[in-house]
Amino acid sequence: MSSLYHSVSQGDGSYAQLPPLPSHSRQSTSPAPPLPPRGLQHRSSSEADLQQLQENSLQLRNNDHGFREIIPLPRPLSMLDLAPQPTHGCLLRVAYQGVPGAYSEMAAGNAYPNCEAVPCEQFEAAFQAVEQWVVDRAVLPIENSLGGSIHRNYDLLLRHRLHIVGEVQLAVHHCLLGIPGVKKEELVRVLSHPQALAQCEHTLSKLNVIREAVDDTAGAAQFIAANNLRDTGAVASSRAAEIYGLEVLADGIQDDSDNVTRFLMLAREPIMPRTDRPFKTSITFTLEEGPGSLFKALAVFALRDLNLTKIESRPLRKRPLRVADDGSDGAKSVYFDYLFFVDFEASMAEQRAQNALRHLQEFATFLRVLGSYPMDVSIKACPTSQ
Ligand SMILES: O=C(O)C(=O)Cc1ccccc1
Repeated sequence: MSSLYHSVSQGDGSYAQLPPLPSHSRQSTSPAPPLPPRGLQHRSSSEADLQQLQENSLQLRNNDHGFREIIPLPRPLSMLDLAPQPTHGCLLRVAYQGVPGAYSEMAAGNAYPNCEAVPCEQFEAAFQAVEQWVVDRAVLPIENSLGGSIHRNYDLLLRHRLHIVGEVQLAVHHCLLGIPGVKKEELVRVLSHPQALAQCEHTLSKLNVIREAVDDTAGAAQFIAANNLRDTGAVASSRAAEIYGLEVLADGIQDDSDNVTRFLMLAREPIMPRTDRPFKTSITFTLEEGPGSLFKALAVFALRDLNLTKIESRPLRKRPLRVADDGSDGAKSVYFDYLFFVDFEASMAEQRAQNALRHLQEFATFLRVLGSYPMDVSIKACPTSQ
C-alpha cells in the first residue's frame, strides 16, 4: 500500500512536516558548550540530574579536551506521541472560500474550534494557501443533501494534491436577508451561492424574484449592504445578517429542514489512519471500458463487507471521449471516459481496506487515495436568528 498511501508526522491528529520550531524550543544540533571538568559540576554528576538529562534525551560524553559535553539524542517515541493531538486548533489557520459569515467558515470552526479562519476569494487561492504553507488547512464543501454533489469541487480535489484529513456535516439554515426596513415582497432579485439558491428553490419561486449566482452566500450579503441595494436580497446565514447589518426577512427558507452540507478538511499531508474510532476513506479511480467493469470494482468492497457511503463519477477532463472499434464492419463507438470517486466506511489501517484497494489496483487504470479520516457521525447545527 505504501505507493498509494504515505504518511509523515504531525499535530492535531494529522501527520505533516513540522515547520521550524521557534528557536527557544528548538533542540540544537550543534554540540553544546563544554561543561567544566567533573567535580566542579556537582549538579550534572548527581544521580537525579543525570537521570533528568537522560530523560531529556541528552548524553554526556568526554570530548577531546577531556571535558564533558552534551550530545543530543533522538528522543524515543512514547504513547503520547502516537495519540492524536487534541484539536484545539488554536494555532491552526484554515482557509475557506468566501467572506466572514459563509457556511464554510462555520464548518472550519466546527472542525477546528478556535482556529483562525482565513477568507479567500476563490477555492484556487485556498488550495494554494495550503500548498504554500500560508495556512494549515482548507475547507471544501463537497455535497449537499438537497443539491447533491458539488462537481467543481470534486474536480479541484483531483487537480491539487492535498489530502482529506477530516469532514464536517453542517445542517445549513438559510435566511433571506435584506436592507433593514425592506419587505420581502419589495425584492426584485436575490443573490447567493448557486447551491444556496437551489436549496431554496421553492421559497424563491414563490417570491417571483430574479436569482443571481455569486461566489458565496455571505459575499452576497456584504455586497447588498455595501451598496445599500433595497431591491435585492441575499440567501445567507443569520450570522452574515449580524456581520453586515442586514435584517432577516425570512428564516429557515430551505426547501427541506434536513438540509445538510458535507465539508472536507484538506491538508498538505495525510493523517495517520487509526482503528479506534470510525474512519472513512475516499478514493478516486479509472477503469477500462467493458461490460461489468464498475460492477467488478464495487465488488472489491462488497466482498469485504465495506460499506460505501458515496459514489460519484466525473468525466475525465484530459481524455473525455474514447473511440473504439465495434466490429468487423468498421463501425466505431464513442464512449465517455469517467473518473470514479468512492467513499467507504473503513480506515486504511484496516487489513480489509488495504486488501480491497490492492484488489482494485489489479484492474483499475489509475487509483489514488484522497484521504482516510475520522468520520463525522453527528450533524452540526448552524446558528439560527431565533
Ligand atoms: O457560500 C457559502 O457560504 C459556502 O460556504 C458554500 C455553501 C453554500 C451553500 C450551502 C453550503 C455551503
